[in-house]
This record gives sequence, C-alpha cells and structure tokens, in this order.
Amino acid sequence: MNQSGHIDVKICGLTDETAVAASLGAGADMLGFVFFPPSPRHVDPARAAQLAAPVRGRARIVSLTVDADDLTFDAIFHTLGPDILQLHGRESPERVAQLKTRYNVETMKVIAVREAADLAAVEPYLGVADRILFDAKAPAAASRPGGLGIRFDWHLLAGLDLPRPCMLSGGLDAEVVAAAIGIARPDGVDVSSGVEARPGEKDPAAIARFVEAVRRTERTLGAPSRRKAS
Ligand SMILES: O=C(O)c1ccccc1N[C@@H]1O[C@H](COP(=O)(O)O)[C@@H](O)[C@H]1O
Repeated sequence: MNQSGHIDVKICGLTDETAVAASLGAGADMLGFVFFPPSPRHVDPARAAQLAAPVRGRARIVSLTVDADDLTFDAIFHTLGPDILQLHGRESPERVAQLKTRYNVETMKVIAVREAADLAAVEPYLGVADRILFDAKAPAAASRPGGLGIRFDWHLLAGLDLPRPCMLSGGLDAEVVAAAIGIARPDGVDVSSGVEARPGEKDPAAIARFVEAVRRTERTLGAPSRRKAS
C-alpha cells in the first residue's frame, strides 16, 4: 500500500467488453491483456486495443508477455500502447532494461515463488524493473507460467524489506485477498483465475467482489502515514 493507504488492484486476462466495463466500474487500477498464445486469455494486439479503448485515462493498461521477441513488442506498442509491461517469463535484467529504454515504458518483472530461496531472484532486478510482482511458481509441467490459480505461502514475504512498489498474485480471490494483504503487505494485488467463471471467462460479479474486498481491507488497515506509532 502507498502512504495514503491505497492498494493497487490489477484485473488480468481480459477478453471481452463486459469484463472490461466491470473492472473499470469496480475501480480497478490496472487492466491486463495477455499476449501468450497457449493461454486461454490470449488476445491479439488489435483485439486488446479495441478492449482497451475505454481504459485509457481511467486505469493503467498492462501488457503481459512471456519471453516475447522484439516483433511481438513492436506490434503491441504500435497497436495498443500499454502503460506497463508485465514480464512473466525468464527475461534477464538486461532485457528488462532494454525494453524500458526502447519503449520508454514502466516495467513489472515477475518473480516466481514456491520457497524462500526463490526470493533471491529479485536482487538482480532491483533498480532495473520499476515494479516487482511476486507470483506463485507454476509446476514444471504447466502449459503456462501463471494464471493457474495457484497460491504460494504469503508468510515467505511477511516482515521482509520488500522492493517497492511490489505486487502479489497467485490464486487470489475475494475470500482470501484480505488475509494475503495482511500477511504479505504488498502495494498491489493481481488476479485472473479468482474472478473467472471458467478459464478465460471473467465473472463481472466476482470482479466487483474482489475489488470491494481490497477496498474494505484498505479501510481496515488505514493509511500507514496516519497509523499511531506503538
Ligand atoms: O493468465 C494467464 O493465462 C497467464 C499466462 C502466462 C503467464 C501469466 C498469466 N497470468 C498471470 O498469472 C498471475 C496469477 O494468476 P491467477 O490469479 O493465479 O490466475 C497473474 O499475474 C496473472 O496475470
């Protein structure tokens, strides 16, 4: 959360106008579009641009890619013009820096977490990526590195001096997000499967419940700058 107590909410993997409207209506801060053909949420840049038309100026547009090549990024920038690049593969710190310079855009590097040792992977990205997203590590046999509704132990992040800003994802939904925030204390949360009726099909009511659960948690925790020192 930032100093005023705000927690960014990202709804990811949008594929239809109804879900985009539901996300904006609920007050999501970031809307994500997946450019990864094996994903049930994959859209091409032209479709993403159509969906994102009402988003610009109301929420930040995030492009999610997995080890994408320059041609793919050129198409995404030419057609969609995202605000943030979510890099969900094995992109090196050099690649993250190169993309940031080439497109003059904010970057969010994903760190896949299953155990404490996985957190060491953050270090090379400090001062390189603008934002870190901690997501659950996918099983080796999975068809994609995220968007699987899998959780990791949020206590692995508890009490750590986390890189700021950072986000949390992996199996979040309206029922568990308050606990996840209370333990990990991220600056934002990111959800895909937890607001879907089935993979690739967002549920507008679940989106509303998720955002409301985060806003309720913000109110419960209060702004750090206004909390009493104990
Ligand atoms: O959503 C996908 O299909 C996807 C594909 C490839 C990489 C990441 C993907 N999704 C991201 O994974 C996390 C966690 O998602 P979930 O809430 O557990 O379903 C999130 O950042 C999604 O944007």
